Amino acid sequence: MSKGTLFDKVWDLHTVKILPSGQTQLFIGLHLVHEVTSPQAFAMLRERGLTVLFPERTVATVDHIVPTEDQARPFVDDLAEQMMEAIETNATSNGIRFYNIGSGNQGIVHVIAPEQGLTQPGMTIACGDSHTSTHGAFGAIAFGIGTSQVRDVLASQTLALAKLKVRRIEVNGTLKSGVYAKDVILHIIRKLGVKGGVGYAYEFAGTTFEMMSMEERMTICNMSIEGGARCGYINPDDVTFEYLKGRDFSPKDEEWDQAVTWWRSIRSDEDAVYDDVVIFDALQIEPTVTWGITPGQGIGVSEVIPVPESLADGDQAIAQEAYKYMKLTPGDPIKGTKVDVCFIGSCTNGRISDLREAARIAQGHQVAAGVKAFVVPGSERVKQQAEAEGLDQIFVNAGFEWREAGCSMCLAMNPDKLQGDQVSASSSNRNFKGRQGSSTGRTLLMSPAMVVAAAISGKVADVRDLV
Ligand SMILES: CC(C)[C@H](C(=O)O)[C@@H](O)C(=O)O
Ligand code: SF4
Repeated sequence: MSKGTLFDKVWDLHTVKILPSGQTQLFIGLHLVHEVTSPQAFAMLRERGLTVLFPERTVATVDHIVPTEDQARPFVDDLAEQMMEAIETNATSNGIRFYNIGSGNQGIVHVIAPEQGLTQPGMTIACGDSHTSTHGAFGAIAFGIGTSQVRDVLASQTLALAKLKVRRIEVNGTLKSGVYAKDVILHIIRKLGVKGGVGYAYEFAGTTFEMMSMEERMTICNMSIEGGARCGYINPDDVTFEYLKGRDFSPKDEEWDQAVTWWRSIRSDEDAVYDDVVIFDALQIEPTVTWGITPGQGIGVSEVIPVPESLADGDQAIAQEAYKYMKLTPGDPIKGTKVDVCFIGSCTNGRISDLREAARIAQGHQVAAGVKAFVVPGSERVKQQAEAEGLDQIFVNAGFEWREAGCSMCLAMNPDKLQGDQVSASSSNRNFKGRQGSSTGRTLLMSPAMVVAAAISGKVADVRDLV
């Protein structure tokens, strides 16, 4: 085993060959497929008379276009219905495992693969979806690919890629109460910028991440791509192995022991050399809220919307664009900003621990008059688990709607959309212009706990004042 970072070790182990271009032909251990980026890829495969090389390494589900209320077929939206039909046909005719609605296993692709134990340390994982970086929480090298690359992986199980540099992002210390993994990653992106990670894989290390659960680690790695890094990862440890033990696709019996030994060996070595190292202190991190139109435009909940003079030259133009689009005034506190819609869900924060924490805070409170608040579990399994624990009742009693699993208003490719210039408090990962289904809709990103605080208050509030 070569010395170095986990990234180097996993990359080297999956290298088929170095191509004349200098790129690496990399073997992909697991290919995840969803309905939005796959139809064209399958069509290109058919045009060339090719078949799927490793159907057993390919897993498909539906998430983006899935309605979270009325799921009767055919869907009201023709385009969504066509995407459903395409993936159903493509999966069946190619012998690909497919988790359809109602299977008990359907959900957001980045939620279902970890929960079933498909995602494992030391793997290479690709999916036609930028938030594939999520799976790096397990010590996998996992990244999003474009549609023509989806075709390449279907046909050859390999990709031609340039190797990335590695930046170690260390955060040390215990997070203050009311501060969550979401705040940590929003803080990192605020400090390093949305393009800061271009050309890098992010290795998240330090005691703060070591103390996190796997679900919190997934929240961190999920948003690596929002910081410009193609992938992010955390070295696998006992927390990882504990999470994976007994899951559907996890190794069993003697194979389990062998796997753990191997997983330990791929951790970055103590003396690994990094292209860059950045260090943060957990105590400096506050509950964070975005005020602008990129995930890097975040501030602590007790701060004011930055005035132009306080910003670096390179951040001025996008800040001006953000003030205008968001209809917010520099110098005003973000706390107190009125919200219309509150959304809890997505591959960033739609897992069971997110819903437990949100329900804990919602219990005994009521959603403010005039606010629409809804909870969308990340998968059918998350939904079932939440219902078994009575979380759905807590939400409903507090005035939240309880929905079926999917991406929902994270991207609003389904019927869940903002209207006009409504403001959402959202536990998702992108606040781009028009992201949530209305070309003038405005998104404030925050942790699920902070979304509950906003729902109850009708405006941006500090969750620490509620609990
Ligand atoms: C639809 C898909 C291609 C897209 C992505 O790649 O991330 C979506 O999941 C998103 O979050 O914007
Ligand atoms: S939940 Fe949002 S970020 Fe995640 S895959 Fe779906 S649309 Fe993309």
